Amino acid sequence: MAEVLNETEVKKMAAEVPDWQVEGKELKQVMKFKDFVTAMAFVNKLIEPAEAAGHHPDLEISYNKVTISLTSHDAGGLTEKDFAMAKQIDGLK
Ligand SMILES: C[C@H](O)[C@H](O)[C@H]1CNC2=NC(N)=NC(=O)C2=N1
Repeated sequence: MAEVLNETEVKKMAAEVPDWQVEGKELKQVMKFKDFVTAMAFVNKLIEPAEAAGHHPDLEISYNKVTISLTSHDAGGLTEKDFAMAKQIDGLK
């Protein structure tokens, strides 16, 4: 299991993913799309990297708005896995 990062480590890693906000034990990004179909197409792109990493984002879909939350449930907080997944998700845009 990956280790939970301390506050200093979280700040340092968060600077590398400026589109994401640290909210408590989560890394969050709200993405807006043209419509529901485009939003869902993006959500579907998350399947492969999430399965490959064995690390899955929590998703909230509201029409054209997708809220992506990353946390390491098993570790109980943010780990390097969350930041790695955030970078991968940014690469899918
Ligand atoms: C066994 C399997 O690797 C675990 O249940 C994984 C699956 N995906 C996961 N995803 C996330 N975000 N956090 C986890 O702790 C987690 N655990």
